[in-house]
Amino acid sequence: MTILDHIVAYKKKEIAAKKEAYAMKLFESSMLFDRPVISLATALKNSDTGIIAEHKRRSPSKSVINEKADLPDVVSGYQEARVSAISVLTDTRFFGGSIEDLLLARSTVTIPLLRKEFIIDPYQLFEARAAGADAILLIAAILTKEQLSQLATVAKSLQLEVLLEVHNEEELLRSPLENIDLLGVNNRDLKTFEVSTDISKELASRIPSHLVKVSESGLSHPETILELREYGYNGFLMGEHFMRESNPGRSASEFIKNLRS
Ligand SMILES: O=P(O)(O)OC[C@@H](O)[C@@H](O)c1c[nH]c2ccccc12
Repeated sequence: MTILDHIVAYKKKEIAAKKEAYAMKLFESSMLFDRPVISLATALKNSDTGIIAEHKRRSPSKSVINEKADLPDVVSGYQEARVSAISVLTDTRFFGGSIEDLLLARSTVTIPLLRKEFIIDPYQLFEARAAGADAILLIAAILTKEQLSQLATVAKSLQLEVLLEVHNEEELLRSPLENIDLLGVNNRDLKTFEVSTDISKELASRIPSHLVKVSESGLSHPETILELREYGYNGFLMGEHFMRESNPGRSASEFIKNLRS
């Protein structure tokens, strides 16, 4: 079993328990359903940096990254650094996040928020909207074609933008792209944890031009961002490089200064 198989098997159990425990409570009490969604795609297209900074406490590949930083400090620091958007990892077991993290981020910042989660059930989309997300991630590696279409349709009906993540050409070619707004290429192979930005470069010309291109993971040098822009990327998802510092907001601010100079 790969780590992805483990995550998905656990996720199925977790969702079943949550549906019973507090689905209705969360949905009925959420005023965030009425909140207008802020477009992640537009934010990236209009930005001169395109950085999506991630809140990430730990990961299966690196174990602890930062378990001390306070979420409101991190996300307000990111916003002050003028990142384009923030990604909040909500998976608990493998990444140390929660849906409450997303709610707290929503009450702290005004820029677009991406719910970073292993989404396999429409329930998680309602949960994302109720907790104030603007966009959600769908990971091709864990979804069938049918699931992808269904989840993207439900997401759009909730006004959520959809970032579809692929890691190779096969995933890109087999994915139905209706209702997809952004296409993310994960530089990290979620099965082996190997990281290389070559895959972003290789797939760039295969991504239909109406989709906003996002390069994800393993990014830590401004030069790499400048290079990937040449390949048409507008978004750059960065977690660890910022989160491994005691002050992730300051790290993002320095990175953005270097990127602009
Ligand atoms: O910390 P990094 O290497 O900068 O990566 C951030 C982000 O791309 C990564 O967390 C990620 C990309 N796709 C995912 C899917 C699930 C969980 C996590 C991820």
